[in-house]
Amino acid sequence: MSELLRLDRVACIRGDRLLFEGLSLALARGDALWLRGPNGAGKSSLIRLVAGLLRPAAGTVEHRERVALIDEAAALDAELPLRRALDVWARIDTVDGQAVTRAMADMALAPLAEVPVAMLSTGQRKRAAMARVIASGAPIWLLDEPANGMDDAAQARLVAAIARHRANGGAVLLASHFALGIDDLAELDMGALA
Ligand SMILES: Nc1ncnc2c1ncn2[C@@H]1O[C@H](COP(=O)(O)OP(=O)(O)OP(=O)(O)O)[C@@H](O)[C@H]1O
Repeated sequence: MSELLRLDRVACIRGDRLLFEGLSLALARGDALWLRGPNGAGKSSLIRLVAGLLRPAAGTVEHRERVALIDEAAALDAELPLRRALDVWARIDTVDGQAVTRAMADMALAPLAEVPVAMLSTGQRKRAAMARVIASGAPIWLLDEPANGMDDAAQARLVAAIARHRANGGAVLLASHFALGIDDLAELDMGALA
């Protein structure tokens, strides 16, 4: 079965505002879907619905495999050196240290291993959050503005990580104002649903 994620006639209400309804989509292994649209269109809300952090007002969200999320919330313990902060998540995700080492290499973070998370720059912190997603081994990546604050080199590493993940049978749901140069990217214009 290649399908990893299915949304069926999902509605989302935030506060007293209906953001969208009747939204159906499916992601299979290797797929990437770009959620685009203006500020407030509901891109982050849709990502949070899939992550299980919001409940749909109607419809169903089903995934067969684990999800890993990057959003504006700080995922890593600010007090810990980066490597140890990522190791904490590796234990939660039940992956070994090799996965963390590889993910740190993917995001060029090895030189920052001993730096406390609180001292990382904005872009470095995004790279660290992305390394957490990569190391998690989760087949479904939920990426909410993952490139915010990243320089060109970090964005290229992000795009390469996404390509590898898809080639390995993963799927990606991306909320972003930019397509980031990702190949073979399906689009959903959330602005058109409002
Ligand atoms: N906790 C909340 N309570 C009530 N309304 C909320 C809450 N969080 C977000 N909203 C509203 O939901 C709407 C959609 O927000 P969301 O963050 O999903 O949009 P977005 O498309 O990701 O926007 P952006 O491009 O600015 O990131 C906005 O009108 C926002 O004000």
